[in-house]
Amino acid sequence: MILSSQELLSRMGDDIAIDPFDPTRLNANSYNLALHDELLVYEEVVLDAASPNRYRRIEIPAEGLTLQPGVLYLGRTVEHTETRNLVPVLHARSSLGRLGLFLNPGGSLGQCGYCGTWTLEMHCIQPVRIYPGMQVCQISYHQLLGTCQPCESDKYQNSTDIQPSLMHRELGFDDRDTQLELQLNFDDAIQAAR
Ligand SMILES: O=c1ccn([C@H]2C[C@H](O)[C@@H](COP(=O)(O)OP(=O)(O)OP(=O)(O)O)O2)c(=O)[nH]1
Repeated sequence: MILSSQELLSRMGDDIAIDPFDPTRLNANSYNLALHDELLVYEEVVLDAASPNRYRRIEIPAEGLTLQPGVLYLGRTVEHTETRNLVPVLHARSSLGRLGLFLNPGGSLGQCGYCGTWTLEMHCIQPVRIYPGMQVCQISYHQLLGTCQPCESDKYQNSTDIQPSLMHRELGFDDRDTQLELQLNFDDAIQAAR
């Protein structure tokens, strides 16, 4: 069963936290979440599931950014959510699909107890312009049969930034000392270090 917006509202501050929250973004049985103004793009010819992949960070300016087909973009929600005793599920808004822009195709099942911002996976069919703060997806809440057990793996728990894949940890790669993000302003970084 999916919570109605009325039920969602009544559980705010208890089983559900959405921050920031704007009641005008409530739908009949979901709440619209917005796109933060940064994206990550991998900088690899071949992505390797067994090791961390390099990436660079790009900003979505207020005047918009044109996404290109054939590129995987990772973004994140503006909102930080916390969910207890319910299963949060994220779905793209159909208005995006109608522009040939696909976000978390098939929807994303969250774990009961997930706290954090949500990493969003996006790709497009033809060039499409996007804007920071766009309401791109909706979160809905499913009732759970039985009790919620803490998840054994919590790779993505408490995310506050866009989180690239950590699949390599399952495959035995220890990335604790690996620095992968490419500095866009390399000169600025050198100046700051002086
Ligand atoms: O597109 C998504 C899907 C999920 N999540 C969050 C919510 C979810 O609770 C958590 C973990 O997701 P999932 O269980 O699908 O990831 P996993 O690869 O199985 O990792 P883990 O083994 O840590 O569960 O990440 C996102 O931010 N974006």
